[in-house]
Amino acid sequence: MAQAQGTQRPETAPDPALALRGISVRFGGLTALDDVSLQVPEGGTVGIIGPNGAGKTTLFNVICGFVRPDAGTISWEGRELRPRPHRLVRLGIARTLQGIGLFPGLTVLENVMAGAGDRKKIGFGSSLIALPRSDRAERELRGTAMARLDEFKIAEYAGRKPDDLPYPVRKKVALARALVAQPRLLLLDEPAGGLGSDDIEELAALIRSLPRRRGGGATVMLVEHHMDLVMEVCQQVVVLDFGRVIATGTPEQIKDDPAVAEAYLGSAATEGDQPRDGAADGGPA
Ligand SMILES: Nc1ncnc2c1ncn2[C@@H]1O[C@H](COP(=O)(O)OP(=O)(O)OP(=O)(O)O)[C@@H](O)[C@H]1O
Repeated sequence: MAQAQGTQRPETAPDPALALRGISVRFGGLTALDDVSLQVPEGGTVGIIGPNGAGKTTLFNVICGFVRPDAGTISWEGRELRPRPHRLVRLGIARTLQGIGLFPGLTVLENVMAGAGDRKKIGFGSSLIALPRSDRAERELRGTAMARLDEFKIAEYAGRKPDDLPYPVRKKVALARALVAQPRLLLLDEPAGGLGSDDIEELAALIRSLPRRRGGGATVMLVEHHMDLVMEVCQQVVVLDFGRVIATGTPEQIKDDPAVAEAYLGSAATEGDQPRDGAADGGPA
């Protein structure tokens, strides 16, 4: 195979941005992930679906370093990834949480600024010593955070505390926070949970735009029970059941896979959101 010089890539399939190989996680006697391997191409949007308890959130926790796998390796942008939660921003990785997870004591703007982690000092501590450089960094970050709020049409809430706000607005704040540091990998954990159809449409448009964002696109992993959203925005879908990958394919392939139908989708799945055990979708925590 001819390999181009310099920074050019070969013309064969590009290396995946993220690759998980043989990931297993056990919590005591329970196997939450069992030899899970998957790949996420750069600029792609990959859905992770499966019934309640299938291991989806655990998978995100492994990628973010909140859970150490008992076996397996992760590579990110061609290097082995040994994730630590406090280093995620520097690694270009961000995540939204199922239960929103905003800081109740901070304003909306401060919550979004906090998404920059330690990449830029956000001033709560640094302002005490009032170094000009930290002032500048904070002003810059404040501007970036306001731009995200503007983009999501929630700038009017910048000075409010999140607990006072409608649920869809809080969801947008959480997304703005995840995007403030311009991540190259964005993990979305049930972003549509608790949203109505108009908000989900808006969310779908946003997710579709993520790989092409100005200033740097993001590769996306989406955990979601709303099948319509997954089928609309993902190029690849990975199906977990009892911690194992039972299918991987395009949305069309997944829809027609009998193993998936048996494990999770069932006849009701195309209508939206019916996990195997009948539990309601993950709405507001
Ligand atoms: N910290 C933990 N300690 C013990 N068991 C855990 C822990 N975290 C998850 N589990 C268990 O691991 C399994 C996978 O859970 P996980 O939350 O990853 O599933 P999920 O697919 O995200 O489910 P849901 O769709 O309900 O969010 C479940 O049986 C869960 O009870």
